[in-house]
Amino acid sequence: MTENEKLPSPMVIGYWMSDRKSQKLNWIEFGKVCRQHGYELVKLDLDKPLEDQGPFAVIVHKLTEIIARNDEQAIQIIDRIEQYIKDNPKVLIIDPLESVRTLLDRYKTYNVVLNTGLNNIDVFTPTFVEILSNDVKENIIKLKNARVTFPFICKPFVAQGTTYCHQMSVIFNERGVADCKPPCVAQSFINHNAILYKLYVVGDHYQLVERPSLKNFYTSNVDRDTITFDSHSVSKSDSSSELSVLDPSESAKKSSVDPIKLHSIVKTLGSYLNMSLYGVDIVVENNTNRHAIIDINAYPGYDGFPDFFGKLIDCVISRRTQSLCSKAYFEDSGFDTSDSSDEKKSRAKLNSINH
Ligand SMILES: Nc1ncnc2c1ncn2[C@@H]1O[C@H](COP(=O)(O)OP(=O)(O)OP(=O)(O)O)[C@@H](O)[C@H]1O
Ligand SMILES: O=P(O)(O)O[C@H]1[C@H](OP(=O)(O)O)[C@@H](OP(=O)(O)O)[C@@H](O)[C@@H](O)[C@@H]1OP(=O)(O)O
Ligand SMILES: [Mg+2]
Ligand SMILES: [Mg+2]
Repeated sequence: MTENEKLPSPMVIGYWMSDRKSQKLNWIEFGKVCRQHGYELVKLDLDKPLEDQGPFAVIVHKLTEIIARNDEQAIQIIDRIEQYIKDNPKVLIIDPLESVRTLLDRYKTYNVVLNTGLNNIDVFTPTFVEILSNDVKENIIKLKNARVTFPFICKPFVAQGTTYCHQMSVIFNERGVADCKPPCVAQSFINHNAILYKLYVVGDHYQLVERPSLKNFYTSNVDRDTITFDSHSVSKSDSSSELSVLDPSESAKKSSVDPIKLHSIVKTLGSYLNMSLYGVDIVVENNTNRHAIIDINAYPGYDGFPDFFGKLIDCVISRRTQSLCSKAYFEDSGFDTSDSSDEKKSRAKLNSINH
């Protein structure tokens, strides 16, 4: 090669996640994988204009804790990113902030599942209602009207990115309704023999991992006091909470997960949410075998996901190709491509749910 013949400069993937998250994922390794595929990985400085740091071909992020913070500085950071994406429509963002915002709101998330039509294949979201008031009588009526049954589980409205968002309670009776901490979502409890399935998604790739979960509770437990717990002490791979121990009289019969249902969940939610990096928590209801979606997380831990970085770069490349092709197609047809068709469709779907 002569001096004048330069190698093309690598395309840049900008990323942001907390240092804690990068360390957990050993993110430095992803830089090497990117290089092998002709990309350079650069951490975004959120306090400076992105224009001075790019140009970026792709932005990959876990901004949940910044979005959830919602203070003046956080709002400024998010505004800056959104403006950059608007001004540079060819930049691919994994995942769109609007979609992440939907998942940060448990009430909206459950409504998304409700609207997907997944219930046609026996995949459902347990009955739920939002609790916004401290008035216990009013809340009891609200729960009844929404057909939320005892026992139910109470979860903070904000789903990710705060210190309190994993603090929950199981409520057994009307007396316990006073323990709801609004704003929260009350959701009927589904008995599932203490097994949780985490479905981790990276674009078109997915992996199911098994985790401990809450034990069965029965209507005969009606006199029990409210149980409060932190979800991270129950359902991590190394959790061994006493709340996961089945009663001696119960058989720990293993449920079976239906691979066809998993495939439909990934296809359907990916398109509804317009997201590539998310995790779906599923429990299989005892006796009926119906699959309940109880939680969806933006950019989860991926603990137990084989070759995560290989699948991630694969996802970046295929999403980029799709996005460039659809933009080129619409540009040729004279359409305004400042908003890709997929984004438009998904935004319309989410808007119809959110309003
Ligand atoms: N409707 C339900 N029926 C039965 N058990 C449930 C239900 N919802 C949640 N659980 C149990 O409570 C745990 C925490 O619930 P959830 O997954 O919604 O919390 P989270 O804090 O959002 O979790 P993550 O750490 O995955 O984000 C689950 O892992 C499961 O054991
Ligand atoms: O480390 P992170 O901050 O990404 O924590 C995420 C956590 O991953 P971890 O397992 O690595 O702790 C996820 O667990 P899994 O569902 O994958 O089990 C889930 O709890 C997310 O809700 C958390 O997101 P956050 O609430 O913090 O935004
Ligand atoms: Mg969960
Ligand atoms: Mg969650």
